[in-house]
Amino acid sequence: MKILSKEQIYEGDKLTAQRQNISSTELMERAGTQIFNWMHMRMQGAQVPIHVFCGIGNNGGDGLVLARHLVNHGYNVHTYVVNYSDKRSKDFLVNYDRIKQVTKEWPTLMACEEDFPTITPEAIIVDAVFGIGLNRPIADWVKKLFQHFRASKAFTLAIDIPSGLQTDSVPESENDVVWAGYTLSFQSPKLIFFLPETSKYSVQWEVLDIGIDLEYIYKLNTEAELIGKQEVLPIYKPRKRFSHKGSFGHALIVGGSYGKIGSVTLSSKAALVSGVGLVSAYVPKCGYVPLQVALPEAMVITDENEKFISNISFDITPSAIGVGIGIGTQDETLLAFENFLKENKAPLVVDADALNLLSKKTELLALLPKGTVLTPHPKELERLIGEWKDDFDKLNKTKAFSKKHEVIVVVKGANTITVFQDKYYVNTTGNPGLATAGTGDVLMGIIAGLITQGYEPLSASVFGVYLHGKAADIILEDFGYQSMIASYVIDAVAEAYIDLFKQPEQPQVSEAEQEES
Ligand SMILES: NC(=O)C1=CN([C@@H]2O[C@H](COP(=O)(O)OP(=O)(O)OC[C@H]3O[C@@H](n4cnc5c(N)ncnc54)[C@H](O)[C@@H]3O)[C@@H](O)[C@H]2O)[C@@H](O)CC1
Ligand SMILES: [K+]
Repeated sequence: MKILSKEQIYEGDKLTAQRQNISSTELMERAGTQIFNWMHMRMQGAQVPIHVFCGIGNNGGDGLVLARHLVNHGYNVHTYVVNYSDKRSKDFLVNYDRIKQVTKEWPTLMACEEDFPTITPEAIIVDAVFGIGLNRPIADWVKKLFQHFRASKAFTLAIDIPSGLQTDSVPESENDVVWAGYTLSFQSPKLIFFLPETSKYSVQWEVLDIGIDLEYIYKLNTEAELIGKQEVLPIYKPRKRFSHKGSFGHALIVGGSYGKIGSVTLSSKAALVSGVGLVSAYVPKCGYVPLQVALPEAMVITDENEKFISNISFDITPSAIGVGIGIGTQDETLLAFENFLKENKAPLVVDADALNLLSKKTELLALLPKGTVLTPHPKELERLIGEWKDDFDKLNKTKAFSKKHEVIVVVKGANTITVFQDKYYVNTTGNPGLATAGTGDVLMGIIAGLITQGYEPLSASVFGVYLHGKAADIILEDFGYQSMIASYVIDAVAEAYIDLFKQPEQPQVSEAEQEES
């Protein structure tokens, strides 16, 4: 799913009104009605107090449409106009009139703290104060209102975006924004739903379809894309019946040092379950026995050194190489890595200590083949690109780094974001169970495995991150966040592949209902 910028959303609204020959008021009616339907389906007329707080722009207009439908359907609604400016939008005014026609209880005008209503914890707050139009600092009393929402502990439903947030920046203080339990977003999810510093402002989100012109969306090139099953299915390469293990390449996993051979075992096994034909592991001598025992499917090549890698040399021709896990950062290994990069022709995935070696000696970045995949966790990323001010700064710096060195950067996190040149691919699978030793090794193995099978490095990264997260989601039911370990994730990759082709379950309709219809 494409993640549109604010400008693209406004453009979409405008074009839709033109092409469908409707007014912006009608589009607002659609938006507000969609929100109403969403609530009505869940609330079924329940008489919980609903406080709808409307700004004076079009986000507030959506709130007024919703409030009118709630009134018409007999809900226990209180509507407020958060009067932070006298520049009311045209469609706000239309709907301000319309709500006055359906109820004697006109919206309460609010202009200072004294006007705040009491909100009980069991009530529902609808936040329609600011939408994507927020473009300057918010008045103090309005910030206080947001704090009042939060202090009430009432469930808060934000329309389009939690008020106080902008689509392309991190707020200065967490007191300046609405903390929503749920956000119903129009047309496109917002990038801020997926970033570590801003995702907390909306626990859950959903996109409501307000019928934006499909051709416009289809042709649009967006900076960010949300990656779910629909996006990875076209990447998947089906297998031909007459294929053999030679058809799926030979992956080489280079890594390990004394006490850290398990990382190579995990990566190699992950490459195997991703579907490669052959896997070889390159480890220091001390890794020979453990690897052969733990993973009989892999071949093992050893360094001349007993405890760490000192010279990466082999006589196979791998289709892709994953390098870096558990190798340490001592000088001999740095030199071995440098010599290896000078000779290497195979596509690369660089992880863990090899990333730290790149930060230690940045000249090595010039030796990476174009399209090399780097898979840093936040600390490794910081060593590569320097400190960042906030999440947007981090993404911009990563983008610049990706462009400069022509590499793909997989920024690992709760929503892993793959960055390549001007584009962000935001993953939707995965859960906090992945915050455990070795899961990064598994991800590296899967991506290296996919490149080995002939996937383009960018597709391999996006697809690999998806499969890895999906595997973790599948086993969540069995192991929970606490007891999930990297080996279980490997075991579930098979199920993650199978899940790609599962049809969503159809709702069961009883025979009696079928006859009725
Ligand atoms: N454009 C359209 O046709 C549609 C717009 N929709 C809604 O419209 C919203 C955007 O509406 P608007 O562009 O009117 O803007 P908002 O309602 O988000 O913002 C409020 C208005 O106040 C002004 N403003 C911004 N920051 C302020 C501040 N700190 N203090 C005081 N005033 C401030 C802005 O100029 C803006 O006009 C979307 O988020 C969405 O909810 C939906 O109704 C769908 C259709
Ligand atoms: K809002």
